[in-house]
Amino acid sequence: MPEVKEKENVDVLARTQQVIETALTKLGYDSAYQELLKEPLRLLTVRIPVKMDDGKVKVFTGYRAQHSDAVGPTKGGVRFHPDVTVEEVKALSMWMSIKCGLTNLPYGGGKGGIECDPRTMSLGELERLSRGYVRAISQIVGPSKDIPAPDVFTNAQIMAWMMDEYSRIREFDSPGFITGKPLVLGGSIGRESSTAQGVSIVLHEAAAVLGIPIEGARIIIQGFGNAGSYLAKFLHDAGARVVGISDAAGALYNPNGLDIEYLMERRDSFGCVTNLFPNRMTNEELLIQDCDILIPAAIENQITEDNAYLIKAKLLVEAANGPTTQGATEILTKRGIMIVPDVLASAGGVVVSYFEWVQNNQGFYWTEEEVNMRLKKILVDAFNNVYQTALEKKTDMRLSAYMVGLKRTAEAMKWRGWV
Ligand SMILES: NC(=O)C1=CN([C@@H]2O[C@H](COP(=O)(O)OP(=O)(O)OC[C@H]3O[C@@H](n4cnc5c(N)ncnc54)[C@H](O)[C@@H]3O)[C@@H](O)[C@H]2O)C=CC1
Ligand SMILES: O=C(O)CCC(=O)C(=O)O
Repeated sequence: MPEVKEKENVDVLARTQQVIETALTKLGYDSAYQELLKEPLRLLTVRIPVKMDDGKVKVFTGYRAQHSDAVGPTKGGVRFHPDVTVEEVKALSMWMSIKCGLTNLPYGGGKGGIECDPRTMSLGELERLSRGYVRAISQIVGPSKDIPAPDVFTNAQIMAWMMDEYSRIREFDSPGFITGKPLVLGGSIGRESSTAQGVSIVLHEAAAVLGIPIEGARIIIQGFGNAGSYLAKFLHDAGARVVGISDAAGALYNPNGLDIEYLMERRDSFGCVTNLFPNRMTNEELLIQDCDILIPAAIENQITEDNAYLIKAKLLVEAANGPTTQGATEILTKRGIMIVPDVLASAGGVVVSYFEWVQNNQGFYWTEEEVNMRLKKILVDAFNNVYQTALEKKTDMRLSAYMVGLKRTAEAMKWRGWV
């Protein structure tokens, strides 16, 4: 009988629960910790009626998950995407707990999402949806409860509408309710490019460990939105050769390097630019092209058991949340390809969001140098911690990142007497 290969489980929630369980077991925490951390403490599903421009009412479904508030208020972005699911939002909230633990922020993890396609909505419809979402979740969020931020297809304008709606409900100005705001409304210098800045910092650390010089390194980046486009610019400016980029419409690849400045100028507000080029390839094709460093910066489940053997890069840096499945992680690790996991690589966003919240609470604002210096210190320390733990415990970098990141939450639960 020919061996039938079982299809890999690409369910992001199930695989996150599995790694959490392994990490807690390796750390010596008993099953009560696992029981409490395998699901969010709180999950709200909301239905948001929005009057559309044609006069009809459309009802959208949204979620807010709060994984754990043992350490402090929960924190995490809000995603507007047609494929948002409740399982995805739960997993994203768990990853936020781990990111905050790795970087020693006084937060637990939260995340939100609305099933919608903002690319097909007018600005007025988007504003009404954003305000409706805040009204629907207002009971469980707030500057010392749960602090939202941007994620896929949400931006500073949407944060501004959400902050304004929350301030109206509470009847006082509440800049600390949300981060990723425009600078004039209490945003932090550096938040807009902070996710990419953070990816670049840990990428430099990982490349140094592997002996890959950044000057001339061939880089492929999947996704050309907030995270991907700024990252392309930073790496291009550092002397690397960005040979491939992509977006939801397709991918561009040129072994001699792409004109990043031109692409950044021409991309639209949803991070789409490849539609301007007739000779593009698919995202699947791009991921397996020749390069030294591969950076998924778009959506989940892009590197799976189906393409992990075909990846040519020596280093995989996950700017996106959840781009690599567990099966692919095992294959790549066996092949000697270093993975800098999402919970570490993409933590720059929440770190500068924390800086924004601190500045809002103080009413005193920092310079770009202060933001960058503090961000670099936090992420270099986190990288070294995760890398050393992986060496000591003989684990892959994902498992070691979960171990380092979850310890803080587990200890906080113990001190509070929950377990
Ligand atoms: N914005 C932030 O502060 C943070 C973002 N992230 C993660 O980074 C990733 C990208 O987020 P952003 O850049 O903020 O989003 P964005 O909305 O600015 O850009 C998303 C990019 O992904 C592309 N894309 C969407 N669907 C795609 C598909 N099916 N195939 C290929 N490309 C597709 C879009 O065309 C766009 O280029 C996400 O996984 C997000 O969770 C992580 C930490 C913080
Ligand atoms: O900036 C934040 O608070 C959260 C960013 C986020 O959603 C993420 O890191 O996935």
